[in-house]
Amino acid sequence: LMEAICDNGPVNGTASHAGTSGEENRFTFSPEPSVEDIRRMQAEFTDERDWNKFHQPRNLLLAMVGEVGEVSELFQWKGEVAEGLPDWSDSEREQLAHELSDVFIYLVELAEKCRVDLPQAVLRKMALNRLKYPASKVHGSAKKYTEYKD
Ligand SMILES: Nc1ccn([C@H]2C[C@H](O)[C@@H](COP(=O)(O)OP(=O)(O)OP(=O)(O)O)O2)c(=O)n1
Repeated sequence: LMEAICDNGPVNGTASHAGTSGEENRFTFSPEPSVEDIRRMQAEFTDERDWNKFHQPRNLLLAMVGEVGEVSELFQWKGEVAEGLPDWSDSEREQLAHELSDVFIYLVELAEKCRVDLPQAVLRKMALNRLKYPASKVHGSAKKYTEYKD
């Protein structure tokens, strides 16, 4: 069904990949929609269908994990995949965009239904991550924080 609809707006990222040869690709997301925009749009989608009765936290978690599985399917048996997915077709890239979006949509709704203000929670968690992994201490090493002896 999702493949049949395929009414894609402008695809950001295409432009940032165009015309670069060898040099590092700069890639950024579009500034919109915000996470709050996405929360509201999904809430409207759910309300319009009277689907809130199905969208309890545990169901949303299972739905999200199911979509993570669909992302995994796209990478399955491909071996190592380089940044930018240079060997992937446009159709594969679009499928990936769909599945990552499904994961994100369910994540945002799960956070909403658990009353977690996700953008602010991310800021708090990143602050904790910086404290746990000071750049000066861990530069170039991927050891878990428990492996560092002060
Ligand atoms: N009860 C539901 C069913 C769907 N969706 C929305 C959120 C997801 O973005 C998308 C998921 O739709 P499908 O369950 O049809 O999954 P796919 O789009 O991945 O289809 P398929 O499983 O056929 O690949 O639709 C939702 O909010 N609540």
